[in-house]
Amino acid sequence: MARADLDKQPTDVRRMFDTVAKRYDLTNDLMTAGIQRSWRRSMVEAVAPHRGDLVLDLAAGTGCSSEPFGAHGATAVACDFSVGMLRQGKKDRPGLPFVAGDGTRLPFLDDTFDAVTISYGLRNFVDPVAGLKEMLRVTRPGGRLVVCEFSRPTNGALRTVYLDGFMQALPKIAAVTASAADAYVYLAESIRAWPDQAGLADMIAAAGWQHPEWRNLTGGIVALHRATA
Ligand SMILES: C[S@@+](CC[C@H](N)C(=O)[O-])C[C@H]1O[C@@H](n2cnc3c(N)ncnc32)[C@H](O)[C@@H]1O
Repeated sequence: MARADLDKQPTDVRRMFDTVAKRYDLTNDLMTAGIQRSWRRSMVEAVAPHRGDLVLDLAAGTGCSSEPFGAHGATAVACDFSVGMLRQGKKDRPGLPFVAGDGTRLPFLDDTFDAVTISYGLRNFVDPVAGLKEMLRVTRPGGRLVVCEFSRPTNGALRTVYLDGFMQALPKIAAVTASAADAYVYLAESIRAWPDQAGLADMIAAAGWQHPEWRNLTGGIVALHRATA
């Protein structure tokens, strides 16, 4: 298997997502056999949005992670730095407010949002702690952070099957729908290199967020981290 460039240079990350944008939503469903839908429901439950809340969904891509907030009466702003993902999102979800922006220099004033969320995005930042600090800047005091990210299965056998078996197969599965199998080699390697649940909680605290805690989904394949501004 080809090795992915894990330097995560923003221009390369942006280009990579531009190339997978068209089939991104479909590939997600295929790769997770639809389980990602229940992860998205858990994400919204973790945010517990109130009617009228303003939520920033950072690294929103096509807006698939932003869309569910509307059903709870909240407004989610979908922000991303990949023009390809934003374009696809505007086409598929014309009702969502999409904003072009880099997570390390957000185009929003201090204390703007009631909650900030990021799903499967933080792992792609060159400096995740800098991104988390920027998210804190735009969240009002007492506001919430929820990070949804791939993590470490807690059960040893599941960890082996997932990290060694599934991650090897991932680019082949993705090749069925996505044109850029390389992007999914990157995905597998970036998941392997990402900190475990406690490591991410430490990053969140290092950025200045209060009371970080997490909940595992599907045995820890995904973890939801919550914290308060
Ligand atoms: C795996 S996709 C996640 C999309 C969506 N949130 C979801 O749940 O499916 C990761 C997204 O993060 C975006 N991204 C990565 N680094 C970013 C940054 N520094 N600023 C803004 N967006 C970023 C990419 O452009 C891509 O659309």
